[in-house]
Amino acid sequence: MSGRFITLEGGEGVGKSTQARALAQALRARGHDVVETREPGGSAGAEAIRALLLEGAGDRWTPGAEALLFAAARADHVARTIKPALAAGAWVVCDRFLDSSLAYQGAADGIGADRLRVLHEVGASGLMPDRTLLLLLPEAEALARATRRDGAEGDRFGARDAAYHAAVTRAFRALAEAEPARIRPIAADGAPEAVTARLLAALDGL
Ligand SMILES: Nc1ncnc2c1ncn2[C@@H]1O[C@H](COP(=O)(O)OP(=O)(O)OP(=O)(O)O)[C@@H](O)[C@H]1O
Ligand SMILES: Cc1cn([C@H]2C[C@H](O)[C@@H](COP(=O)(O)O)O2)c(=O)[nH]c1=O
Repeated sequence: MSGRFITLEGGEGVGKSTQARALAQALRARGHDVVETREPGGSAGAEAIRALLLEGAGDRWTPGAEALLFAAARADHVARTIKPALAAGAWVVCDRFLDSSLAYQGAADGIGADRLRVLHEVGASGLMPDRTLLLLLPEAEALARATRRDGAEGDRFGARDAAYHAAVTRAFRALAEAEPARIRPIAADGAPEAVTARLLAALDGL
């Protein structure tokens, strides 16, 4: 039996976590066994690495060390959570995955997509989602949502400047243009229920 692997992607504050919960609920209501997970994290080892990545001073890690930590967390997450769930026939709904590494580390930090894909092959046998839902929201609205949620308490990535986050969003859009069959851009404005309906519609064919 083989399940389906769905990822949600996008910049900070666009509503990925909110929609991952709602999508999982909607899929369960349709009778699917659903595993909800996230990156960085999703397994004990990867959650420990998450704390290393998100907490502490902005310059705690070099860009190269960060790329390796994300890849190491993903390797553990894929082996211990995602692959067993897919093998058992579950639908896996994951808040961020490789495309986040390609956008943040690969593009905005300048590590390069090719080198990250090599790390992903080594760590996770190159596992890719069946469908990726890219949530898009004007920067100002995403920032307003994230600020309402976090106040002044952003993590090491949220605290980076507007130019950094704009580079991340451009990279996500370029990824979607390069892989239109897998990555579906979704307008993330409006009521949460309306966004969930758009996400469900974008799972056509699965
Ligand atoms: N459709 C929506 N309309 C208004 N507010 C929303 C909507 N969806 C989510 N929010 C709120 O916006 C904030 C950010 O949402 P959420 O945490 O789901 O975003 P995220 O993309 O996971 O963010 P991050 O990547 O920074 O963790 C939360 O306070 C959430 O309740
Ligand atoms: C998987 C992944 C994540 N990031 C960054 C993006 C976010 O700023 C944080 C995760 O925080 P969230 O509240 O859970 O969205 O980590 C990254 O830079 N590279 C990655 O591969």
